[in-house]
Amino acid sequence: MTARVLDGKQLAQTMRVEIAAAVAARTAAGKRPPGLAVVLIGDNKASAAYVRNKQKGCAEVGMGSWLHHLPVHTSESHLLALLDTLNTDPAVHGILVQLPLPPQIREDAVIHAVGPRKDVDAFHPENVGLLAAGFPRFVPCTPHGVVHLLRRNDVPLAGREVVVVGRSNIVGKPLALLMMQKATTANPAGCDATVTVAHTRTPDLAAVCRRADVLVAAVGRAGLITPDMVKSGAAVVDVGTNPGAAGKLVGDVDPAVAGVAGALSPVPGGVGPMTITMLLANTLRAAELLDG
Ligand SMILES: Nc1nc(=O)c2c([nH]1)NC[C@@H]1CN(c3ccc(C(=O)N[C@@H](CCC(=O)O)C(=O)O)cc3)C=[N+]21
Repeated sequence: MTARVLDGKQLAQTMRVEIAAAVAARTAAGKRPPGLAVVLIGDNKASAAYVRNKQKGCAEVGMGSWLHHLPVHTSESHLLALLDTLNTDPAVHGILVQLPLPPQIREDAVIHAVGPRKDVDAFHPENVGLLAAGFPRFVPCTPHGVVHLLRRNDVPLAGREVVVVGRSNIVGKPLALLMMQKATTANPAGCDATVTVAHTRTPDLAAVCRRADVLVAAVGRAGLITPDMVKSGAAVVDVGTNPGAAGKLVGDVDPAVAGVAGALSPVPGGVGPMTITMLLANTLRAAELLDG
């Protein structure tokens, strides 16, 4: 068997066309174009590349975007002052502070300082709480991208065994919530799946993974998921973004898994482009919530 490719690049493009149409309709009605402010601190090469992709995405769908690129030694108070300004700027609907941050800046302080109505990452505790309770204001970008990628490729989720490997606040934990939640009008990203969350302290990870109809790897360890860990015909979603040889991006899934899986979302070209499209969707939603 060789797995069907879950093509995130193509689906991201299709969904950007839908978002662009909604943006155009707003502008035609005399509303402000949705605008995203991105804050990047320091010169991490991977971060700079992701930020460029985000700005390119905004331009593609007719949204405004501003990049605030601050030096690596920026103080926490300086960053918090900038966030205050962005929180009150009516042209800015979404704010994203690119992670990771340099050591003199506390991640927690920054997450609390982004106004929850402009928090398009959905990292603020108010938005985390709304998601956990089943009525999200913003659905976090990467988990939402995974759900759309599976849904729009007709991978069944309701009642199925989903194993999420990884328990981060950015991917594993919110994805497990969406997967276990009931699909409702307030929460259309709910999947009604049967969910197991595995992590570094899970004994016999391979045995847990082999139960999965849908296996999601979000750990950050290149090649962690090998063919022996995958049930024949399962759908496998690779969320890993590890630095590979020659500046190439590599996932958490060994490419040989394609010989066992029924469907596989690759790195690059899978979840990454979907993440950015969901960020654009959240920026549009922020504009709708703030401006009507
Ligand atoms: N506040 C914040 N929000 C984030 O959403 C956030 C963050 N910080 N810090 C870093 C991670 C990582 N992340 C990616 C987004 C897009 C791709 C992406 O577009 N990848 C492409 C190509 C990348 C390439 O080849 O260089 C792909 O997989 O095909 C990857 C990774 C967002 N993150």
